[in-house]
Amino acid sequence: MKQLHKQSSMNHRRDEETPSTQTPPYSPKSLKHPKSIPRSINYLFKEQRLLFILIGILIGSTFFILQPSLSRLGPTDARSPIRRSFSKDNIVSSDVSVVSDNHDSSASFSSGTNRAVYGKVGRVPVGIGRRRMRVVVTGGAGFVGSHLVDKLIARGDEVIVLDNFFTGRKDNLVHLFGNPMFELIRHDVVEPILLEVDQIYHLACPASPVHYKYNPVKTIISFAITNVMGTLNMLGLAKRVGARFLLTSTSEVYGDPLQHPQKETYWGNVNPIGERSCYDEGKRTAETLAMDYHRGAGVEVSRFIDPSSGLFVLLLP
Ligand SMILES: O=C(O)[C@H]1O[C@H](OP(=O)(O)OP(=O)(O)OC[C@H]2O[C@@H](n3ccc(=O)[nH]c3=O)[C@H](O)[C@@H]2O)[C@H](O)[C@@H](O)[C@@H]1O
Repeated sequence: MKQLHKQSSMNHRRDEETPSTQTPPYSPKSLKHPKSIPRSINYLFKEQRLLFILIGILIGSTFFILQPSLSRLGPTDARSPIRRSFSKDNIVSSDVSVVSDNHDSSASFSSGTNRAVYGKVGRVPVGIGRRRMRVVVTGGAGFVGSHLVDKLIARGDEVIVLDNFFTGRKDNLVHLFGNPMFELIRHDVVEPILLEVDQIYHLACPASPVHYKYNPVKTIISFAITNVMGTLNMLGLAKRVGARFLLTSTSEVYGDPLQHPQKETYWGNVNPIGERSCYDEGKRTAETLAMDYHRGAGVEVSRFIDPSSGLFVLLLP
């Protein structure tokens, strides 16, 4: 027993004294040692590893070159005019065609000079296709809204329409009933709603105030409530879920403009007490709210106009 103990203590000391000639066990720290660089190069050259890596790169790039059709970005329908989802950089090149205020000419979210060429799509590497968006369109049963919904569905997005059918009609959307990418909710935007979405197109508005002459007070109240509460609710939702927000405004926010076309810096020539003021003021309030959310919540705003139709305010979170 004593003998054993002696031997083990001797061994212990020998371990301490004689420097080990064996390679130390693997430790991540050893990588930092300068000797590890030639060692890793050795590793690379051993067993033709480098050759295999190069062959792998060659196969990969050949696949990318030979499969351009797979790397196309865009909707399945090549005729679709929408090239991309709206983003800060490509908002002018995206071409969401909508029909204008006066319902007879086609307008788009793009500027005239940057209209997208139908069928032209961008290219991205294979496997990095455009992510399907979940989109809310308020007032989607209306004239402009229903056309927008069609385009979004054609783009491959999942669309939820919120509409209280104040002026909108189910007939405008009936062709989409049964489409799994489409959902219609009877909802008044003056009431809050929580939905997990990527984009919000806020179109709900009593757009044609035909009754304002007969009951102006009721009309302005309805305009004020929808434009204030409705826009506030939708902006709040955009902020909460980090969605991009688009507000359809109108060139009428300039009143009876003295400048044509109106520049971004122009503030308009507004009559706040005119017969149709309820409409203009409602939209002006909605724009004010959008800008307040921009200043207060740090969302980016793009403001662009197609003179033949409405004025669109885009908010990017
Ligand atoms: O160019 C414009 O100035 C207008 O264009 C479109 O309006 P539009 O499609 O022409 O009008 P409607 O066909 O009446 O569509 C409005 C939709 O909003 C809905 N709505 C209206 C009011 C309301 O409180 N809630 C609501 O969901 C209506 O039911 C309807 O479906 C936009 O929807 C308006 O926001 C925009 O102000």
